[in-house]
Amino acid sequence: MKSLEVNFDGLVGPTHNYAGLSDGNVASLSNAHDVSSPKNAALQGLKKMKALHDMGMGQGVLAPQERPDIFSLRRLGFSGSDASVLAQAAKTSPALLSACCSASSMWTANAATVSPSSDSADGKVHFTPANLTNKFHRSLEPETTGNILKAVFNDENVFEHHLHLNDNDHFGDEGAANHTRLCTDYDDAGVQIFTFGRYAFNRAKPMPMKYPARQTLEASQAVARLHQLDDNRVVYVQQNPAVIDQGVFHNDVIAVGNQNVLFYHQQAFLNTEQFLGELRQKFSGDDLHCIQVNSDDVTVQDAVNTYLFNTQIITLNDGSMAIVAPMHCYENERVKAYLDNLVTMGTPIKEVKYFDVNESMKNGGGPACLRLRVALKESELAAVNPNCVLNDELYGTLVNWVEKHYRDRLSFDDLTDPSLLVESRTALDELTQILNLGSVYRFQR
Ligand SMILES: NCCC[C@H](NC(=O)CCC(=O)O)C(=O)O
Repeated sequence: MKSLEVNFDGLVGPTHNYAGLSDGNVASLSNAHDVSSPKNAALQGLKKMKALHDMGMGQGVLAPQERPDIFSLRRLGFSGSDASVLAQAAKTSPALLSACCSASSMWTANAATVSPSSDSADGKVHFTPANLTNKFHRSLEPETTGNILKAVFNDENVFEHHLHLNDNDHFGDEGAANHTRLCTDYDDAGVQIFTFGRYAFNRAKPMPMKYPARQTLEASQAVARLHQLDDNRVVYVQQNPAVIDQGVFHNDVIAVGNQNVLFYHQQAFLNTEQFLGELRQKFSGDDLHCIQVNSDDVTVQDAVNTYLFNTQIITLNDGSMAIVAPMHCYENERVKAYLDNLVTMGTPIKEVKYFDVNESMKNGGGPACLRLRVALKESELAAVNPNCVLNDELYGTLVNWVEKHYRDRLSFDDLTDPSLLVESRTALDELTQILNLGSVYRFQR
């Protein structure tokens, strides 16, 4: 095999909880303050990684972040011992404490935008961490994300790491969740599709009315420039503002692509025909499958509730494709019927595999949110930190690590418990040794 796509899944962190932090994300708001299970969440994620590895897919692991984020709480004026910082924050602003405890870095589709070497003028694999400015709890992620990416892709001859874009809503960037790459083989030059929710400097253009558009066109253009992409192989398309207002906070809630397949909902984009025309013109192969799901078959609401499009489309070793879907798709009669039919339609997608990632789904993260795709040539894969590439042994080690350090249940009151901070740091310190990351966390520096 010359090249492959490796999914780097985020390990769910020890403070995984439901805090209702994401306005515009229906699941996050409706499950606010439920009791979570960090242990089950992490094990569900690991099971998905192991299953994909067992199917012969390249599978990597990205470490979670340091939470509670004591550094941010101190930056915002809380002082004294760590225990006192937590207690003051809980008393003054429970919402702020929750935000500083979110395990949201688990959704590594939002960690960064990645461009493979075959698309970039300098022949390197480019990474730009997403600044995630639109949500305070997520804006705490980019610096550590950058540290972790540099520790995983740690060869400067092969990998180019950029600083995240300026921390301002004008350059709001949500990473790979609004970015899809289509290609023939993974190491052929591809077409990169950047999806955005609004224009930063022109408020006369269409934008959602009810919920925020997290990504701007200008942010997407900046990433394309940094990654040295060829304009002839880049397509920018605006998300339909009406679906953002129905809970499609990232484009990967309503569209997903892999190789020569784009799978999307009829209402996903603004000016769909113009977009598809440009895509067909820029995609050089003649075998492009644009699979449109019509509203008559699956409504936007069903798509948002089941995450039909937040699925992973993967290419199996025999060249056929499979869809990795959450159980919610299986349990919804209309969506299940659609998927049953899809695999008979003569497209490259021949199979659906269902996974229980419910702990993540309850915060609005399906199978696709949990992974960052990195298309690599064999020589580039050889330059990746080998301790972060999943094999049977690493899977066993990580399962034991979770069993040893994670709590079965977590509620808001537990976030103020200073021993949760100690447990979390102990776990992460051990993890950096398992994954050979060095000192990526502030508490280690
Ligand atoms: N790609 C999926 C991202 C989901 C994520 N949810 C959250 O952060 C919810 C956290 C909470 O409400 O506790 C988000 O909206 O960015």
